[in-house]
Amino acid sequence: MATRSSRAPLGQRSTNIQNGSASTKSSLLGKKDSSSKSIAFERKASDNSNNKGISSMSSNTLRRALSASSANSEASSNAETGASGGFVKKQYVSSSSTLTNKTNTPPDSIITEHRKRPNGDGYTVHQYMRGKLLGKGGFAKVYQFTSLDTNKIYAAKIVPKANLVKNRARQKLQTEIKIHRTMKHVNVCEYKHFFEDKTNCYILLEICHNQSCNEMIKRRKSLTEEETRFFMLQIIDAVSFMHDSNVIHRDLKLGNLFLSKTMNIKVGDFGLAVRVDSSDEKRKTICGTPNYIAPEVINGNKEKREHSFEVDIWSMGVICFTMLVGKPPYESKDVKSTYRRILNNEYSFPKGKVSSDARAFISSMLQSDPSLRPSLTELRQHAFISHNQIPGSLPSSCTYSAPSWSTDEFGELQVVNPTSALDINISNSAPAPQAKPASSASSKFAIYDEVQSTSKPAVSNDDRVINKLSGCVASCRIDDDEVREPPPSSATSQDPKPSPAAANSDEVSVLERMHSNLDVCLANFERIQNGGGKMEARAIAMVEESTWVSRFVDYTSKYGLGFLLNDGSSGVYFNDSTKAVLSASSDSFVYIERRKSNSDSTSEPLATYTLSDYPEDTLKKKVTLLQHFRNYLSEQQKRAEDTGETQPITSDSTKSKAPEDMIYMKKWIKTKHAMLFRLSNDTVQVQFNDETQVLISSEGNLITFVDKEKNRTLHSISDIANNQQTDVSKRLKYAKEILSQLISGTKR
Ligand SMILES: Nc1ncnc2c1ncn2[C@@H]1O[C@H](COP(=O)(O)OP(=O)(O)OP(=O)(O)O)[C@@H](O)[C@H]1O
Repeated sequence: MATRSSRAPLGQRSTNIQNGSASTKSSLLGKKDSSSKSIAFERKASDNSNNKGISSMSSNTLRRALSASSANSEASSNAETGASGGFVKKQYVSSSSTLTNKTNTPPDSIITEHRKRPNGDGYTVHQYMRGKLLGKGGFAKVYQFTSLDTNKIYAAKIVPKANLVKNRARQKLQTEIKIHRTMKHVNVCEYKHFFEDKTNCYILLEICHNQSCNEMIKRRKSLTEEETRFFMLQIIDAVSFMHDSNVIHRDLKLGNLFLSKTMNIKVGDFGLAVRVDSSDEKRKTICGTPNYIAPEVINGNKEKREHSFEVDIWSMGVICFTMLVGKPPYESKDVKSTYRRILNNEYSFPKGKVSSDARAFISSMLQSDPSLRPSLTELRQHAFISHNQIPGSLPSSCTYSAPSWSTDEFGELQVVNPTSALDINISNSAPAPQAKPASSASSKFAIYDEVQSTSKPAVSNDDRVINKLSGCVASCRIDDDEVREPPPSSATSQDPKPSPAAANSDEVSVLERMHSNLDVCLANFERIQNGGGKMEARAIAMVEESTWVSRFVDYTSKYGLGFLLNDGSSGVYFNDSTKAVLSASSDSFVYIERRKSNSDSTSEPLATYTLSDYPEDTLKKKVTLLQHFRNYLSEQQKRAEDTGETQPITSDSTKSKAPEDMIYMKKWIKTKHAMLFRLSNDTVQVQFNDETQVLISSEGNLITFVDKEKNRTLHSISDIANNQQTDVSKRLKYAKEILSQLISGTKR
């Protein structure tokens, strides 16, 4: 079959007009939908709609959008790209009723599918465990699903049936599935399976671990030309495949370009796609996303509104511009102005930012006359793509930081230092200490604590270590498929120096008490069956006031582990096992030296300084790092708060603490499934890769459990024992295992 991309330029096809949406006769949801009405979704006035898909908007609705009030324009300033008029949290309302985003399934619930046997003779039962929320759309919520039959992981788009009451909405879903399931291409997010139960419809999709290009641009602001070329070429491939299958996507935008684990583009969301009967067929329904919509789709004159494959080329021009510049070309304060700018083709490149090849590439796609837009073959041959280097692959660190390039022995472009989480430049940085090979073959975990004299921490990415660990947690199933795995450290462990006996015995006794409490709880449920009861108010208050690590960044490949506590203070556990913690509300910081080996003091030597007054000769580099880590983590925290991903750090918890009360990180351990932090107030926090957490009080008798939805619940150890809460107890089992290692590491 001749590829679409090798045909004549798209616009030169005949203008034979056939209206109406692709009718679907399948009986999804058990009902035949004979409605030929177009779907009319519009957005809440409070939503910024510039980047939201508009599905088959009626001309009345369009007129309303064109005359949108200034109230709308105000809402438009919440941009996906950080600029005005951009992307918003997805929520649609139907023309009459608010669509529900409730999927009616509790977190971590088991979803059961009754699958009809192929011969029609009864059902087979299949179960999935619902995991973390991957994202929300106007139509659906998307969760990680693990098949309990096969252990395979999917992204499951859950559409509540309450949102499908109207024929039009059902038809949209039917069309989406009907088209999506035929789209098998390496750069298209794969449709896997559909099923429904009483309350929801479930579409199982290939999981894309690195979110969408939308989140990447939000974090990065803009991409390099090399990365843009890499992505554009894959988009060209995906769109060529769709067009060759007579499918027009009609909603190509950053938010629908998902990124796989290996950073390849996976085009998704076929909710507005249409399959045309022939390559000449034109459509007239208005759909797309304001910032990305082609002028021929907006055109007020119905006869002129016909559009075809060229609308996708236009959107690709918008995508390319947004990747390089950081905001869409026609973005403005409200939808009406955005449409006006699109119709007048009013956009400009920021000075000195975009190369002439890239400008020419984008401008060729952003031509008002669809017939003048290039074919996909022409795009592939364009100088921007064909005369410049394209990297063979990208590391997932590109989702948050710009890569540096070098060429390999074959002259191929490759990324240097792909795992760096931070781009920290220290002017007076000392040469990195030489790492020695791991010496402790018997240790299951690497332990980062003050007993080590090593200037590089021990490391847990030794395969042997991980294998042993996997063995010890075989009974405790924890999702391993987690995006936010810290980059591997390049350091290796050294022999720990003998540590002061007195100090360690103190330390060990606290840990042992904690461990034995967990042991009693987990190993002997019956014995304490009736010993529990409600937690005293005092105990609850104690836990509520507790301190934990809100976020961290593993940069042990160079400097150390940075952390942000829930009280707003931030700190670093440096690779030489010294620590520092910076107050949330003042510029004072505490620096914690390693305990001297000849000292028998149980406490660590602390010194308090301010950022403007400290011994620069010895601490300049560390203080610079401390501030870099603080800035980086606070920015991450702020972003997460803005997107509602995390609870804000409350002003109450940021209240100033006396330096001697400031809490810092005493030790940390990285395992395959979790990070364990031991804080200076003796609590232990285990942060699992699936984003759940357990916090164990210093006595080991109070547990705070944070589930995947970030719900924080307090438990007394006996509560857990009585209820045998599997979720909490399986994590406690694992925590206990790590704790044992911490104890033996501390005893050494
Ligand atoms: N295959 C996937 N893998 C990982 N995350 C996904 C996947 N598909 C969707 N998501 C996440 O879920 C979010 C919502 O998905 P999607 O855009 O398909 O929903 P929708 O309700 O159809 O959206 P829209 O409002 O654009 O119609 C996405 O923005 C993304 O964050």
